Amino acid sequence: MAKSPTLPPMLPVDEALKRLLASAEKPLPPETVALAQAHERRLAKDVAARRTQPPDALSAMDGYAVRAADIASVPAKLTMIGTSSAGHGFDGAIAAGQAVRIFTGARMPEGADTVLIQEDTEADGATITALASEQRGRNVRQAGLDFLAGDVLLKAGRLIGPAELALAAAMNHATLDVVRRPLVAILATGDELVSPGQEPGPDQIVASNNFAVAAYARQAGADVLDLGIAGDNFEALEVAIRRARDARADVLVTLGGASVGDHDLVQSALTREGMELGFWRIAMRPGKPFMHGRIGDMRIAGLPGNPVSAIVCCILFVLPLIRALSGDTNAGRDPSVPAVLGDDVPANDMRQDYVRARLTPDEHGLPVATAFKRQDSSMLGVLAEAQCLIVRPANAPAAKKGEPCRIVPLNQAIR
Ligand SMILES: Nc1nc2c(c(=O)[nH]1)N[C@H]1C(S)=C(S)[C@@H](COP(=O)(O)OP(=O)(O)OC[C@H]3O[C@@H](n4cnc5c(N)ncnc54)[C@H](O)[C@@H]3O)O[C@H]1N2
Ligand code: MOO
Repeated sequence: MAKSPTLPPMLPVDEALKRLLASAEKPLPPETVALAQAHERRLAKDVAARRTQPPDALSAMDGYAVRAADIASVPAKLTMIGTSSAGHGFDGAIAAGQAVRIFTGARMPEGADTVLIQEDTEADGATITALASEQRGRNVRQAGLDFLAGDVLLKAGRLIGPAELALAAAMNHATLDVVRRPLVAILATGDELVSPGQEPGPDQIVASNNFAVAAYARQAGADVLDLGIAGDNFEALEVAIRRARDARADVLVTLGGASVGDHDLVQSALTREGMELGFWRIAMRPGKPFMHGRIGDMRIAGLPGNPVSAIVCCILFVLPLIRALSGDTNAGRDPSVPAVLGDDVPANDMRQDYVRARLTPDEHGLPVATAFKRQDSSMLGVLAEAQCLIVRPANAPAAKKGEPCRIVPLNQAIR
């Protein structure tokens, strides 16, 4: 006879996310890496400039360093007394009626306050004729224009992209303290599963959603430990759970066996291995059987087996968890953005729906989300076609084509 366990009430999605992120209240510890290796990592500490940039007033153009007062009425003849180029400044000072040949990035000589671009001059040996007046300070980058020594330009938690790398280099940092990457162990479960490329026997299918979860986790900045496939028996599950624990995984993601069937042993196996259950069952569709707990420092995300359910739960729960552990101070942000409905939608029940949909621009370029007719949570073909999930809040009333809605974009930058 089927078991009939007392089921816990379904948690609202927001509440579940809040409780999940409470298990990652502090980012993982820092590590020091060479600057180039910090790409796509998050800063563990604020980064202050070790120098002022530019260190001196520099020319922004090729031309002549002059005193603006000397070229107030033109044409004006000036005597060139030297040259200043980037890396080789002119160490003298200019007096009234004098100029210094100067190039972009070169230090301004003492006494000069303005750069006249060479297009506005005529040169004849050591004499130059200024053909245009210039506002005082024109074409000069003052010392500290970009930043001053001690300025904190990159804060803890900041994701290091190309611009941040360049800025850290300019601030003269050869290494950065970044948050350690979370190690995410991924375990597919089910007697019916074989790996891609194998010949499925009778009653078997090919394991798929573990590949999506691994790819998402890597995109979010985690290292992945692939634990393969465990059959629906305690021994296989416990061996895999211990492997994750021995590898000091920060997160163990299990796939399948999360529901109420006789072969859904994942939660029991985790409990036997010491898991403290956080919560189980969410008021969402797909993804109802999502479960969270922890074994010591290892957070557990138990995803449903249905491929679309697993991927939706990965996007909504596993990625924020990875971001929080990686030091993202905004890990729990709402991933949804506004759009309009491309079709009428019916009233919703108590489960928040994530409806696979196509996106097309309306006549103003705004996104219109049109749900696919087939929404079964086993259908990866539809998911791969979908560009977004329409979020239908619990108990939402029916809505008409053209009404506003919220969507979670798919296949976009996720960090
Ligand atoms: N009586 C009830 N039955 C079910 C309920 C319920 O509340 N009462 N919930 C349903 C919901 S909702 C979901 S979602 C599924 C998920 O259940 P499980 O997490 O236990 O998933 P499995 O039964 O292990 O697998 C479901 C489905 O997905 C396939 N699968 C599993 N792992 C993979 C994988 N790695 N790659 C590809 N496909 C996978 C598996 O073969 C099954 O077809 O339960 C409902 N049932
Ligand atoms: O929640 Mo299940 O994830 O509806 O298919």
